[in-house]
Amino acid sequence: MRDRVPWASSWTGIAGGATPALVLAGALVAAHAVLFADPYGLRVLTVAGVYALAVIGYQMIFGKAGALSLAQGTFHGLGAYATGIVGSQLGYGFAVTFPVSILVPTVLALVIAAPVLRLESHYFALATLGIGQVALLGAVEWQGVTGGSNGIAGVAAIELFGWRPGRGLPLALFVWALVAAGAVIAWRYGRGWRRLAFPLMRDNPAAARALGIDIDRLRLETFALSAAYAGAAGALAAHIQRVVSPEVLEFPVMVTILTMAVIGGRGRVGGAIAGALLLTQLPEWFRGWERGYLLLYGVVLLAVVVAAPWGLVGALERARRRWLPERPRPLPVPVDPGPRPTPPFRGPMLYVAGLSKSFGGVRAVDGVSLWIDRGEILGVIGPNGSGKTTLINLMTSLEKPDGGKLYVRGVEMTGMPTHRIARGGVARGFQMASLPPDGDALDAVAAGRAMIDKDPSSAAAHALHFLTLTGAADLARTPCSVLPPGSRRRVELARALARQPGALLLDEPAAGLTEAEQADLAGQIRSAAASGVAVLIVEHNMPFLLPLADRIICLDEGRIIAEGTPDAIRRDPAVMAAYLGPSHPEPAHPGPA
Ligand SMILES: Nc1ncnc2c1ncn2[C@@H]1O[C@H](COP(=O)(O)OP(=O)(O)OP(=O)(O)O)[C@@H](O)[C@H]1O
Repeated sequence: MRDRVPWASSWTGIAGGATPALVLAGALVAAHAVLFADPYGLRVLTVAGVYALAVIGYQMIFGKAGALSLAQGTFHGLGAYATGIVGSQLGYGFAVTFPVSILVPTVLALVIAAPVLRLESHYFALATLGIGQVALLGAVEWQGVTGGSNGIAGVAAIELFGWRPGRGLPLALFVWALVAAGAVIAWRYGRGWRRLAFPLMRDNPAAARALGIDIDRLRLETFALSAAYAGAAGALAAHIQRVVSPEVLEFPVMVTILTMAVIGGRGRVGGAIAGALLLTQLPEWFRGWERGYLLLYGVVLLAVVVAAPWGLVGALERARRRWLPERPRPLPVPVDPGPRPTPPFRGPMLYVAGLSKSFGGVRAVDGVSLWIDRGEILGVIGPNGSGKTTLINLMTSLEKPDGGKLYVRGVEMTGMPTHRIARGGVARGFQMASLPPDGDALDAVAAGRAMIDKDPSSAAAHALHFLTLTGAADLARTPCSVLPPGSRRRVELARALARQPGALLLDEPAAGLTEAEQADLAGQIRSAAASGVAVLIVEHNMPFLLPLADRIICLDEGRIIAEGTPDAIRRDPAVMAAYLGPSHPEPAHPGPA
């Protein structure tokens, strides 16, 4: 039977698998609001809705993209100020203030994205924190526009085309209707190819890039989208409170948003709603405890973090899986995608000329030139630190070369971003097979098709074809986290082949495999080469490599010191002196027939 929602292993619903529980919770909250809540309770519920919107946005950049942004509070504050200025000072209503408040932080996010999104995680956090400080200073100092420390008063109530949701239930319902719309948009955004791209991007950005995923662009759009949500929440907050003061730009707003995201369940839309509801209700429940209030509040938060490190929705999901185990998802019918059309070219599949790279005083790769033809298997050997991995990194642009040229299928791709080189036809494996932490083997291979088949069900059907081709179809529904090393390699190879590359670069693929697994892997690599793929294998395992390679080059101190057939290489005096030693191990599996 065809799997109709093949991408949906951990995102089976808005809440990530806890949809029924959340719908029930939502119904209870709505029933409580309609039947029992007093005006104050409705106000708290309205505030919870405003926060929920900001936190749903935050789940995208923090939860899904995995970037610890500390700018969400600032974006929320900017949205509030935009409404204050456009609404109170220029006299426009909600129909104008709302889109403007969304636009202002979104544009700011796009402007600051280029410098900050490239930073390492802790520097990124600091940079986004700095943006908040600048915004706060601006709000206080730019008195003519922002009202300085006094802020802006007299913001009008929400009014949309003559309709004004009155205080109490109508306003609460209006805000929560926007939350529901925001939740659906965020849920849709996190599905499809992004569902597989996000975990890879969080876990191993290099592997994601090597699959052709443009993670810079994905981060950028996610950052901008999260800012848009914060701006929308800021607009609502300003219209509801009727004033805007510099407090909306202060750090506690950011801390509240972050806490709600973590307590509710990181990366989950339902978690944003649960966190916002809980954290706005908690102070109300404990208000009667006078001095003990803050202590109790802290103890409850701590208890939630300790008892449910995956957040409330994560804990719900786990409990549901424990008590109501899911039936295994049906597999799609495997479909051979057929050959990918490529423009005709002459010459080798992959060609590098004079590639060089230094790290400080270390010349890791020093003027290396090589080519690989269609169907050829080129081995690269050399002592530790001789530049083999750096060479592959240069050929996939994970490192930028100091000099030299790279041609793929006859097209010069020197210095192009990794995802472009991947899309140009180069696939690679890593020393540690890098599979997404969540999801099963089929998801992992489908991620390899994510940039080729925009339709998720075709990607899954094609992915199963390549898993079958590498003899790993029985692993399709096995979670990647429990795959043993040999199976991980197989799945990684299936994912690389699923990209239907012209060239396949493998970095120590036999490491950690048993002899039987090595022989099996050698067979898979031979079949790939037989289908026309140009293969480059970096390997220390000579019994694995010598019978497999058509040609071998040996590197030492970043330079090619020998090149030839496996037989010639194992007898080469320079190779023996630098690397192999006087004797060499016997092959572990038979050579090509
Ligand atoms: N990012 C980096 N920063 C600084 N030095 C680096 C970096 N990457 C590699 N090097 C240095 O470049 C040289 C070549 O390293 P590389 O990892 O390419 O060697 P290798 O032949 O793949 O080694 P091994 O067989 O141990 O994997 C080494 O001296 C290494 O320390």
